[in-house]
Amino acid sequence: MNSLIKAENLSVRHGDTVVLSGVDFAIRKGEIVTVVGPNGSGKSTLIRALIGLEAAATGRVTRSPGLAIGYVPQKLHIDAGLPLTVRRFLSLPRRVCDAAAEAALTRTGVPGLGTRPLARLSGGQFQRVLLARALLTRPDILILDEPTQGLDQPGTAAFYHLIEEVRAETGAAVLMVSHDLHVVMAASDRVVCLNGHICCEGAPKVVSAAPEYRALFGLGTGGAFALYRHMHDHDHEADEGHGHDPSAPHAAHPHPLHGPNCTHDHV
Ligand SMILES: Nc1ncnc2c1ncn2[C@@H]1O[C@H](COP(=O)(O)OP(=O)(O)OP(=O)(O)O)[C@@H](O)[C@H]1O
Repeated sequence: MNSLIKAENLSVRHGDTVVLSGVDFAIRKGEIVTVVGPNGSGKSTLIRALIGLEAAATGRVTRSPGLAIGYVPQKLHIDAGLPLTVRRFLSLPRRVCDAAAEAALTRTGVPGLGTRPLARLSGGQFQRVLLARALLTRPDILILDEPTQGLDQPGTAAFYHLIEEVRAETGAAVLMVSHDLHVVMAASDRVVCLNGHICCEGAPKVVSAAPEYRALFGLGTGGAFALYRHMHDHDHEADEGHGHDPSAPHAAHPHPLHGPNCTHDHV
């Protein structure tokens, strides 16, 4: 199977309500795919169904055998009284060594946060810690449901750059849900526009021009999109390992989190 995850004619119900119907979707190694759509259009439901957290009412979802998924959910409520440090959280559910934990925090822009209580982080710090934890699973695919919530604008842009770097370095696929339309268009290989079913899908340029997309989102982000698209149109061959060809070999790039020597393990 070439796809890491594939949905065929997928429908999902919540009670009597059909939330998703007739969805055909596939993601392959190294692709960055973003799902966009209005509130309540079924984006999180699709993500959860692809992971296996929601049952299909009809159709089916297939995941490649042994697939490692790094999942950052849309919501994760942490009890304010929970005595859990960032460092311990990074070792859930699978224990990681101190060096790998710190490397992951550094990679996601929050070095040195290990001793902080998880419940006391800012929204942006928390999102970065969630990403660090997802990266520590050495995922074949990162699945991020609105990962930039709580991040300011520079933080959001930096986050998407980081995602692209991770993809280039590890070859992991990335499936995201996002409302940051203009940045999404720059950062994705493919965009899926959802509204209970797939309205349109394809390369960002194609989707942004599609009447179905424009009917949902209008042209309000057109100017910003044009700017980001321009910035993204340059040749990445010159960019030291940030090429966008998902089929390109990644072996020359060590996994960013495999480097540290795990000799001091305190958890
Ligand atoms: N556990 C649930 N039980 C019943 N209905 C649900 C449940 N989860 C979601 N829904 C409903 O399913 C629909 C799709 O929800 P979903 O969270 O997938 O939308 P979304 O596109 O991710 O929205 P948002 O952009 O607001 O996060 C909504 O109408 C929502 O109210």
